[in-house]
Amino acid sequence: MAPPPRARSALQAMKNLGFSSKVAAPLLKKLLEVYDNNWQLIEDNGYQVLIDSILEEQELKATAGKKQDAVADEDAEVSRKRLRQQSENTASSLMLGPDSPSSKKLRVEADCSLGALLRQRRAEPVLPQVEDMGRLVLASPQEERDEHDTPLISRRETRASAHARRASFAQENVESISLLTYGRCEKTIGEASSSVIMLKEPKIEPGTEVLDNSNVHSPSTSKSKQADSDPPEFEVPIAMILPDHPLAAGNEVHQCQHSQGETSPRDMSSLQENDVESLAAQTEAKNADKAKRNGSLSDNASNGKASELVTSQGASSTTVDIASSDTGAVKLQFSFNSGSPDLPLPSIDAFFKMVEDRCLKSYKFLPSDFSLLKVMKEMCQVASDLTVEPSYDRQETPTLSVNDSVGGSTRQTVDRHKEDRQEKGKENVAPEHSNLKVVQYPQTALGDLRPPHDPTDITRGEERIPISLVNEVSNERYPSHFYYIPRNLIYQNAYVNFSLARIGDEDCCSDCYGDCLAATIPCPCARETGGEYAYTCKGLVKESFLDECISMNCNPHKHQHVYCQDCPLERPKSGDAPGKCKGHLVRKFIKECWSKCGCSMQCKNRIIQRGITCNLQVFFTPEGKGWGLRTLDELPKGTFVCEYVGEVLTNIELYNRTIQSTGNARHTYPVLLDADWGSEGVLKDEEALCLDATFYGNVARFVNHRCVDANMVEIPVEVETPDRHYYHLAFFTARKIEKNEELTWDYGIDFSDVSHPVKAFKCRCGSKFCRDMKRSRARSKALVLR
Ligand SMILES: C[S@@+](CC[C@H](N)C(=O)[O-])C[C@H]1O[C@@H](n2cnc3c(N)ncnc32)[C@H](O)[C@@H]1O
Repeated sequence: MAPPPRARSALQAMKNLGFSSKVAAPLLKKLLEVYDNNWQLIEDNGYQVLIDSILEEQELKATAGKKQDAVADEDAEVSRKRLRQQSENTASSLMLGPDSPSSKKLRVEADCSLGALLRQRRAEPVLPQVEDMGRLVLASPQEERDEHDTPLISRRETRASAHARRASFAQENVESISLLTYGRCEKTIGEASSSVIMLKEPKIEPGTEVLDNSNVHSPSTSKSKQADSDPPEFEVPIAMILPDHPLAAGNEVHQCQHSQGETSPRDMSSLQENDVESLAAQTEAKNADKAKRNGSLSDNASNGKASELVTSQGASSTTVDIASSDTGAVKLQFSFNSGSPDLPLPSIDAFFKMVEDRCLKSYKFLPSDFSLLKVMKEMCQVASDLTVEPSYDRQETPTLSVNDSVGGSTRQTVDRHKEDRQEKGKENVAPEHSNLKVVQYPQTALGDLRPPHDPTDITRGEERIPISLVNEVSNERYPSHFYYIPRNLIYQNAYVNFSLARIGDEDCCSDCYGDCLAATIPCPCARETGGEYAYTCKGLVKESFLDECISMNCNPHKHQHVYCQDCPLERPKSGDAPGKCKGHLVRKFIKECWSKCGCSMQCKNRIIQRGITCNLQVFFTPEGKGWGLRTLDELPKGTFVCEYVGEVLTNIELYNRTIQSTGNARHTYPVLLDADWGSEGVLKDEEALCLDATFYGNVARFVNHRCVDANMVEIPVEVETPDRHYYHLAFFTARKIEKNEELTWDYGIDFSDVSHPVKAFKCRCGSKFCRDMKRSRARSKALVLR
């Protein structure tokens, strides 16, 4: 039996690349099974996923040591060459001419897709830094696990979409690429089994991920404009919008007039029913031709469905199905009114890429496999699922309209077919021409569907151990406006720079092996702490070290301070002349071994970088302090509990954020990273940093304040960079802590400082040393009167 037309086309395309049908057909069949007959996934990017499968199979055969005859090898090589050529051509044809300055970049990207990028870079002397950085960070254990757990084929799906993004990203000029912070060249055929994260300039600490790369400063920014950057693939969860983000208010989504039918009133005026049929055939043929040439929307997105095409007064309008729910009951359509029948439709790849790039810029957080198409499919599915919920009072057909610059006007429609509504007995549809409103669902129902935090693990699996959340005191179920992150993230302008090259021999122990604490002579990493490690071989902070840190908190005036000539804290106070520096306590640092060190991850001089290991719980305090953190185990003195994780903000960003805040929220107290401000001369604004855990943070943001005799003490820890304007802040137990005891920390608040931008709370710490004088006085007065 002859294969169906799409299969024929696929096999033909493979043949053109030098792969016989005998080779391609079984893999195509397998892919169809895996992708549930979704042809579009297979056809995407010139059958990239199929090509990958073929190449991979060939590689597997080769590595399994099976004899391959020389002719076959030659064929495969020819195929690969052709494939590279094809990838280049495809990408080039999207936007660039063959002589475009970015074409070099495109070649690199295409090679990357074949697993040759790393080899090429290793052989490329021009970019030693990129090469070094490319080896700098291996995939996180989580990532490796995922990579191995995921079946090969479905991994390829991610890879294919990454390829697509890469290819299309490469269309952008090199400058925009150079702004990337890091991208990942995914594991490719014939490469070592671990994924490699390619760090790009500016260099960012592995403990640090970037929210917004557009403003990261690097001394070598211009250097990074070399045409050799990967597109950004962020390792962090799906888009999260800060409460004040402009997009959060839906600024870019223009709701339009619509009816319960398929077109808006505006469209209706331009669509002349009579014109349609007479012109449709001609224009359709023309557009189909164009689409074929361009790989355009109607071609790519057809997904087996016919496009509807209408023309009016010389303008062409094409309606294309983009995505649909599983049953096809809900679908998203784009309608292109190009204004002229000659205007080509945009390519779907270019369209998705552009929107994905915009999302990346706007939302900061995107997962590496973010795909607009997936989001759209999800939208359809959600709309479909919600429709069958009997309790929802659906008032109208939801229609979203988006104005975008991709060729004429773009209308995006979530269309409930009328038949479906009738079928399901849903007649409560909005009156015609009513304005679109987001369908209102009962708060509780939505809350039930999507709780913002999982009470069994508030970390959402981001930590090595789950951390539960309980409230036995009030009705507050979850902390609001809070997203768990296990590592610091740069909000926007902070300058955090790390690279292997900046770590000299005196700052690492490349000759060490195993556990540094087991060696007879301390390694260079102990230099910071006077030639002795700060940790004991049991992984606790040494008592003498700890006591000095506690003393600094209790009696800061007895310890050394530095005074800035030009204090970054005073700079944002506009209006007045910058005030005098109030002084910064010079703190003691711990320095941990790191990636440039030869020791293993089990080295006892690596404590905080291993993450939380104590059993902790977020709970609602009965004393009116809101949520708090407690330990579920007894903890000896000097135990590492957790790091203070949050957004890395410049002091100016923090100042602006604080000024804008409404003052209603329970503030988390941002911490200034000023423990060694004296050592780096005058700090630039982007180097004067702090950590704010209000919106993004880890469990440390639930630690409440206790004056003076808090049971935890914070200690600055240097891990990846010798720079002293960025470091980690780790909490260690200041004494033995009992099971179920609340964990506290002295925020160092001066309760009498009314000029501080963050208004102090009324302290309920219960310490006999409480510094909140007004309350202390009131309390003693009450005691006297009794
Ligand atoms: C870092 S957060 C701690 C988590 C916070 N309790 C919550 O529910 O999100 C700091 C905020 O907790 C509250 N808080 C912390 N320590 C307190 C104390 N000793 N007395 C009263 N409120 C306190 C204050 O509202 C403060 O702004």
